[in-house]
This record gives sequence, structure tokens and C-alpha cells, in this order.
Amino acid sequence: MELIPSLPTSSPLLQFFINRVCFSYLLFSMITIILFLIIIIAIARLLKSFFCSCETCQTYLTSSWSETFDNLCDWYAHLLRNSPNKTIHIHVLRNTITANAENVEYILKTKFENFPKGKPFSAILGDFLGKGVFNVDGDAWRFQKKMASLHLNNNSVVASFAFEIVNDEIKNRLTPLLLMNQKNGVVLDLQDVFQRFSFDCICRFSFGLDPDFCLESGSMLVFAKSFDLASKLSAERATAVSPYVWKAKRLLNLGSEKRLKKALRVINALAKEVIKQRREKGFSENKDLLSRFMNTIHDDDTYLRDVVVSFLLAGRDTVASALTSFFYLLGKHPEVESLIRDEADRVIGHDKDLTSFEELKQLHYLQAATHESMRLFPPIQFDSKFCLEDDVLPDGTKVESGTRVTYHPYAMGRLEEIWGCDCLEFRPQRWLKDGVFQPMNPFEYPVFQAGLRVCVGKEVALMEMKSVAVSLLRKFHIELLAPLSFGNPRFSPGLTATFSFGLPVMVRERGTTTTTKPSKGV
Ligand code: HEM
Repeated sequence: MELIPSLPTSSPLLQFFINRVCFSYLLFSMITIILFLIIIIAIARLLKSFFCSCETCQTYLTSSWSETFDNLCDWYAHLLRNSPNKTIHIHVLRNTITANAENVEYILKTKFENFPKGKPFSAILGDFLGKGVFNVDGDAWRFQKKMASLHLNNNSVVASFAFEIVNDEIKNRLTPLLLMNQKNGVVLDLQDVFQRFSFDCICRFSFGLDPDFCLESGSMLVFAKSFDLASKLSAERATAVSPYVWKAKRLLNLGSEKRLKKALRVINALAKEVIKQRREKGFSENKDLLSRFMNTIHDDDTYLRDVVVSFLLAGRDTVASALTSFFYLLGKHPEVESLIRDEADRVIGHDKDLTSFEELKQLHYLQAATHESMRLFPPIQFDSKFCLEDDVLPDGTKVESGTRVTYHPYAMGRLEEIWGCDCLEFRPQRWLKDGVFQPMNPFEYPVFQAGLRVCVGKEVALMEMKSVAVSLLRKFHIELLAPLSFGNPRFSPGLTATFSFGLPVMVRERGTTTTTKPSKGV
């Protein structure tokens, strides 16, 4: 059949040619129409998600939760507490959020393979964390997890190498810093101090290098600010209703994406310096984590950069966050502080310093207090996975393929169903039975995550927290300043929980008095 029969031609070759052109034209038109339809459907879906009219989505989109709650996590905790199955949906984010322990076990263990980090999550954090352990699945994750476990899950490494580094930092840097501060009588931001302290510890422990950041804040301040900014801006990407917004901004190098790029330049320069110094100092004989990676993957500096950044995030921000909220709670609960001191005097000896990891293990009340503090203020307040194939959670919630599933340790720590009617009280003794610490089911307390991707730095982190607590509480009286002394903390957006206004305190050596001279800007 001729497609254009009216054409006056008798040449079969020309006819064939015309037919081909017409066919191509038709094909092109059809493809255009199909593409057009696909775009219309995509836009309709996008608009639908933007305009979900349910009360929760409207409250999220208009940020009207902030009229009643100090923090987004408090609003989520409120919603989850009131949900019959402890699961809610934020449709505009295509996110199912759960505080149901059975669901958590299902996601993190039973159906682990169906709930990976996923490509969308890797894209959100890709510029900051690259292919580091927090941001990959499959073989890449297994390899890094194995390397990290060799280093971190080894009890004797924690007991000797890490314990010595941490206690050397406390004795020679943290304590002198606080003494100096008391002499000057100025307000101290304890959160900033803990960030510098944990940065030094993780660099010495994981990279075998000593930045001496704790005492000298100047040059490293730019790095710290860049690191916090990159964490904040990366986390904010995940709160956008559509990824196209941040992707377009990144393409055009605009606004928050421009600032992220700038912050990443500073972070990359520091990571490069760490790798360079490790190479210069030699790595083949060394037992630190970076040397182990260098011995295995040799020259891939981009990969090594991702390892460095991921371990800085793992070791600096989480521990600093845990210590900040711990000292915040102790400031409000002097009775807990006294009990910690009494136990330390009993186990270690009244005027004696902490000498071993074994001594720390005998401090059951302190162990209970650190766990209780992270129950109320987990350093990682929530954690998201992506659902690969349609699934049904144990509570009957349907989860669609390609949507996000989030478990929420912050909300779980405030559930009556798990902790009883005094769940909002700071009560370390709930963790003790006949004076001995009793661990909880990790799926009800997923502060260190649980299942296959459980935190491998848990023992190091607890050792660090307990060492700092014993040393500082026995030597100093630490007083919270307003507004934290009477209000609740406000958190900055970021991958780990950070107090928006720091932790301003006055420090006094026990048995001495001093006058308060508030410094500017606190
Ligand atoms: C109080 C301090 C800490 C808390 C609350 C904490 C919590 C967590 C959580 C919730 C995860 C899961 C993150 C995710 O998959 O997105 C995690 C993973 C991890 N943490 Fe920690 N962490 C702490 C300290 C540390 C320290 C000090 C190190 C290293 C020295 C460390 C190393 C790691 C590593 C390597 C992973 C990845 C595990 C994996 O993906 O299989 N953590 N941590």
C-alpha cells in the first residue's frame, strides 16, 4: 500500500524512498507522543505528591509542625506514639516511617536484601560520602565492613590501642583545656570541645595521625565548619519533595548546592592531606584502618578519600553528639552524676585515675547511664532504606517498590509500649538488674542500628564516652547555662544530632570557686 498515493512518480526506487521517509516520520511521531505521555504522567505524579492533601503531608509541607514542636523529630515521635501500629506515611516524601520493633527487625535482618540503602540514597549522599561504607550496598559494603570489623571488633585493639589514645587525649588535652577555661572564667561550648576531642581520637585511632585539633582550634575550624555544612546540606537533600530540585541546583551551581561544593573542596583537601601524610609515614607495617585499606587497594585516592570522610563522620560526629546530650542530661540530673562518681570511687579507688579498659567494664551504673542518655537522644535519630520489591511489613503496612522506609530510634526511645509510662524520664536504673547492666533487644533500641549493618564502632564509642565521663565528672563541676538549663534542646538538620546552639557551660574544678564572665556569642 502506498502511503502517499497522490505523488506522481513511477520510479520504484523513489517510491521506496518516500515510503521509508513516511514510515520514519510516523515512527518519530509515535515516539514523540509516547514520550509526551510519559512526561505528562511523571508531572502528574510529581504534582500529586506535591499536593497530597492529607493532614500529615500538609503539616510537613507547610512546616506548621514547628508551631507546636521544637524539632521535626519531636513531631515524628508524637505521630508515631499516636499511631496504632506505630507506623506512619509521609506521602509527599514517599516515605514509610516506623517505630515498630517487629518492622525494624524485618527491615534490618529478616528481609535485609529487600531493604538496601539503594540508589536514591547513594545519590543524595554521594557527593559527601562517595563510595564510603555508609553509602554502598552489596560487595562494596561487605568489603569495607570486613576491613572495619578487623580493626574495630577486635577486643584487644579496643582495650589497648584505642583506650590508650582516648585516655592520653583526656589527660593531656581535654583536661588542660577545661582547666585553662576555668582559669579564664569564660563560658565554654562543650559540644565544640567534644567535636574537637573526638576528631583527634578518630584520626589517631583510624588513620594513625595526630591533628592535635583539641587544643588548637584555629586552622581546623574551617574544616569543622565545612564538615558540618556538608552533613547539613546533604541531609537537606533528603527532605526535598523531589530530587530534581537539588539536582537542577547542582547542575547550575546555585544556592545550597554551590555552598555544598565549596564545603566539599575543603573536606577533600583535608582528606588528601591525610592520605599523603599516611603514605609519607609508611603504611605497610601499620595497623590503623587507613593503612589496612592502603595495603589492599593501593592507589585509588578517590576511594581512600571516601574511606577517610566516612570514618570521620562515624567517629567524630556520633561520639561528640552522644557526649553532648549525656552532659546535657547530667547537668539536669545531679543525682545521676553523683551516683556515677560514687561508683567510680568504689571501683577505681577514691583519688586514683582510670587505668584500664577492664575497670571501665565494671562500671555498670555508668554503662546504664550512657545507654539511657542515647535512648532519649540517639546520635543518629533516624535511618532510611529503600524498598526494592513490593513488600508487607509485619504490622501489615504495604511498602511499594522504590519507596523509602525509615526506622526512627528517637521516637522508639520515647514509646511507652517499649519503655513503660516513665519513658520520658532519664532513669539509668531501668537498665540494671541487681546492679548489673542488662542489654536491650537491639531491634527495640536500634541506636547502633541492628542486624547485618550494626555499628562496628560501638565498643570504641562506649569506651570513649565512659572514659570522658569518669575523668571529667570526678575533676570538674560542669554547670549548664540558660536556656538549656530549663528548656529542651533544638537540633540542627544534619546526618547526626547536633544542638543548634551548642552546649554552653561553666566549668569549675571540684573544690574551687570562680566568677562567671560570659564570652561573646554564646
Ligand atoms: C555513639 C557513637 C556511635 C553511634 C550512636 C553509632 C551508630 C551507628 C549507626 C546507627 C550506624 C548505621 C548507619 C547506617 O547504616 O546508615 C552505624 C554504622 C557504622 N558505624 Fe557507628 N556509631 C557510633 C560510633 C562509631 C565509631 C566511633 C565508629 C568507628 C570508630 C563507628 C563505625 C561505624 C561503621 C564502620 C559503620 C558502618 C556499618 C555498616 O554499614 O555495616 N561508629 N553506626
